[in-house]
Amino acid sequence: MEDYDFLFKIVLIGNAGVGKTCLVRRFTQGLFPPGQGATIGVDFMIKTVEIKGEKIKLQIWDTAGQERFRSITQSYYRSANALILTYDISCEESFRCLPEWLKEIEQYASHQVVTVLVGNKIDLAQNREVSQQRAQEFAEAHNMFYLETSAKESDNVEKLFLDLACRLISEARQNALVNNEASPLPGEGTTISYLNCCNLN
Ligand SMILES: Nc1nc2c(ncn2[C@@H]2O[C@H](COP(=O)(O)OP(=O)(O)OP(=O)(O)O)[C@@H](O)[C@H]2O)c(=O)[nH]1
Repeated sequence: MEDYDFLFKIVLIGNAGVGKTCLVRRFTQGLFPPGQGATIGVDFMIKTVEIKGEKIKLQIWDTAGQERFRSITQSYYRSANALILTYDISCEESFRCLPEWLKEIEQYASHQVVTVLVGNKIDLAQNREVSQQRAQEFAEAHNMFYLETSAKESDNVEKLFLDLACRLISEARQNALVNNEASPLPGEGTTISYLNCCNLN
């Protein structure tokens, strides 16, 4: 018997230094690591969360942003349920590279993947180079959810992962319905209001 109701694989991608590892460590360990070095290849963490009485196991894959690891990291896209495409709001260059990342997603990820665009480091508001409006428009144009975070100050980090988990539960239920209308679903019979827990726009 499994010890969870849902298992989802979430992969973080984006330029080197935008804060992917810090977001993962803030969420999984509740800390902001001092002097965080660059990720080599891919790192992996697990966190189980409980949402409305159901256990959701999140497998979180933190990929290296450096170009030289691209062929390794690409192989992790295919089985991802969700991608967190991260840029740094204080670094225009990390935002300008987003179209390249979208090409990678199109090429290597499943068509059903849920993608969230995350602008990290909002604690550096005085150095902001990418406006919220510009990022929001970019996200909408490419069918992504959008959120700004600070791994350092812990702003919106829980929300990012928990809203994503809610969204994935909702998608999983819908897919199960489409694939087999007659089969029982996990939690069937209980009414779950996703609107209450899913606030990603
Ligand atoms: N001010 C601020 N700094 C941050 C934040 N998140 C990460 N950093 C810093 O940004 C730098 C890079 O963070 P990482 O988490 O290693 O970035 P990464 O995207 O995982 O980088 P790669 O592993 O090279 O792809 C580190 O010096 C962090 O301390 C944040 O929310 N605010």
